[in-house]
Amino acid sequence: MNIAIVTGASSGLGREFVRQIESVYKNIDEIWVIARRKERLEKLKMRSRVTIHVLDGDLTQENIYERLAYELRTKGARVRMLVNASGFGKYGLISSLETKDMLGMIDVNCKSLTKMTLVCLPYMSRGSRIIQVASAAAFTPQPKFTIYAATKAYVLRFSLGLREELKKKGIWVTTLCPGPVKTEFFQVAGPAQKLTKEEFMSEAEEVVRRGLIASIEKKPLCVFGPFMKAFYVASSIFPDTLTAKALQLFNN
Ligand SMILES: NC(=O)C1=CN([C@@H]2O[C@H](COP(=O)(O)OP(=O)(O)OC[C@H]3O[C@@H](n4cnc5c(N)ncnc54)[C@H](OP(=O)(O)O)[C@@H]3O)[C@@H](O)[C@H]2O)C=CC1
Ligand SMILES: CC(=O)[C@H](N)C(=O)O
Repeated sequence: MNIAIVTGASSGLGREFVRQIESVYKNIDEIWVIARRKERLEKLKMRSRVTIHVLDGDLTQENIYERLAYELRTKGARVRMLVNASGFGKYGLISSLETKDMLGMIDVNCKSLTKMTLVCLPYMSRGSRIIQVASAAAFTPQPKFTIYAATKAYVLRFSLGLREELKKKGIWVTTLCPGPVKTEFFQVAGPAQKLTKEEFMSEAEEVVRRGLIASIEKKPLCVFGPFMKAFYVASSIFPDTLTAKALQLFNN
């Protein structure tokens, strides 16, 4: 059985990936969708042509991985695509954020993404794809978004390294780095920085479409939009010390 696995499927980019994967990958038998909000995941069944298999659970808890590993083993699943789209961010100074939220960002954005990848890898083979949803926030340190940006830098570095390790097996890793996208992310993140103004916002549909094309084309990186591409180039020219200072000024 050929499957795709999408985390963060109850909302935003993850949900959009579920919608688009079934039209791009005709040989997928089932899409396994993961998030905490079960009722939202169940709703995906109504609008999908492919069988949706719901695995509701908290990615910071061990039991979701145990259940996933068990089902992968017993159902003879071949993971043709893994999309790690779960994640969250919280805006604010480190002194003003709650410790549980700060550590939670590391747990979900870094540890869970890594663990999902490790659990799925034994079931992937030549031609399988991984899309890791990082962010343009990965490119530089970002005061008032400090931990979130650091978690995304981890995702970017981890995924680019993993890509090189997996190339010889014919498994292709693409890292998606969008700027601000219209999703529920900003309801969770709290009052936005100046940088995430409405005019910079992209549509999830287009971001996901580009991400899937980049993955099909075996691209290492998909930086979405001209503004974010310019930001990426700038961040590779200027030292982190300087961009961090510039963003601190910009956000005050
Ligand atoms: N929106 C944006 O501007 C951008 C977002 N990104 C990244 O894209 C990814 C998706 O974000 P987006 O779709 O925008 O945001 P949403 O808030 O719309 O979606 C976040 C998803 O992550 C899931 N999730 C969060 N915490 C957990 C957890 N502990 N266990 C299981 N699932 C969890 C949520 O499901 P549930 O609550 O049901 O568990 C939800 O499905 C994130 O990694 C984000 O950092 C990157 C760049 C820009
Ligand atoms: C939420 C994001 O990751 C986005 N790239 C941003 O910096 O606003």
